Amino acid sequence: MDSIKEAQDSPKTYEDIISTLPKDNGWKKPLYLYQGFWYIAFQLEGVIFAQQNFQTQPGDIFLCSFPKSGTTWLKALAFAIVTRNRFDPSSNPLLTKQPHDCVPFLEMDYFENPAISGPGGLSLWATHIPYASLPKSITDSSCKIVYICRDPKDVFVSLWHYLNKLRADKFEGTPIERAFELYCNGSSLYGPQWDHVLGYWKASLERPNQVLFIQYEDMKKDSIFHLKKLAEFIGYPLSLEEESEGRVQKIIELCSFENLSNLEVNKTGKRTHREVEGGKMDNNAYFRKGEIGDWKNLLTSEMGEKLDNITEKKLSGSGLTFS
Ligand SMILES: Nc1ncnc2c1ncn2[C@@H]1O[C@H](COP(=O)(O)OS(=O)(=O)O)[C@@H](OP(=O)(O)O)[C@H]1O
Repeated sequence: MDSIKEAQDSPKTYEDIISTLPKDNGWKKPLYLYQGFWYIAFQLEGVIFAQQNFQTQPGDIFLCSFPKSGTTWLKALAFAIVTRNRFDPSSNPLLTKQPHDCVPFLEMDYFENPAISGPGGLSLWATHIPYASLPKSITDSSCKIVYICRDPKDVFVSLWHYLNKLRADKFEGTPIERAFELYCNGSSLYGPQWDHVLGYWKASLERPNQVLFIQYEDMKKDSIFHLKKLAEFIGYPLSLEEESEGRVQKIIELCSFENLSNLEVNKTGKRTHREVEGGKMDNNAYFRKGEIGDWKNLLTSEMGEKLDNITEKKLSGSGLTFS
């Protein structure tokens, strides 16, 4: 690894820690099992760095998700809600910056630059870190946490397309059947997805004032209701006056897949913060279709059934379902 940083509170380097972990070589890049979840080495360095260094500030808001579950959308929505009185509609940074460049990732952007914050020094953070592995300063605080989850079938398909868009030497070559098998076994970035989802689901039941649990499908089907709920939960409720002025719809439109994916910055731009192995990510990699049920265009019905069965078994008794 190029940049092995000495962990601040520990004499061990990340390389020392990672070398002791169970490893899965099923994907082109090895994954490491840390605290029950699988990571690529560079992401894991960021997770450990955040665990050891991140200090929550009062008012911080954390947007959490399993990858490919609606992170980009949630970032845009929360950013638009929080900044609605700072920028007029024509100057909102979402029009010229990718949502990932408006809300930094804890285990990636903060790791690269601990002084980072979003435009205007906002208190918005995003992370894919599972609930049980979040830095203690977050779970010990009363800061708001919002989690978005999505049907595993669509998540797997979204992930598959995304990985195929990344640089060829990284993931290309893992046949879909093999990738599917690995995913079902829980061996995927930040996987198993079911454990990830359940960690936040249980936290939302135990600490409903701190953790809001949203389903991508619900946000799609009833954006107005869920946007208002989100705004209220994170402490930026829309007033009746704002509602009558159509502000809710304006935020939904600004953050819609159609609008964001057609902005020049998201069609042709590249990520400003995050560099993956020497290459800047294309912004359009985060906008593909944004639909419910697109899994049917890639998976067979048997594969769909298999994922549904796993989901049913894993979530059984939790009260959580994907409808
Ligand atoms: N605004 C908006 N509305 C609805 N859906 C959206 C939006 N922006 C991105 N997307 C879709 O979300 C999928 C990407 O997931 P993430 O944003 O979680 O990816 S990442 O974890 O941040 O890499 C990916 O889903 P698929 O289209 O099914 O691949 C994106 O297209």
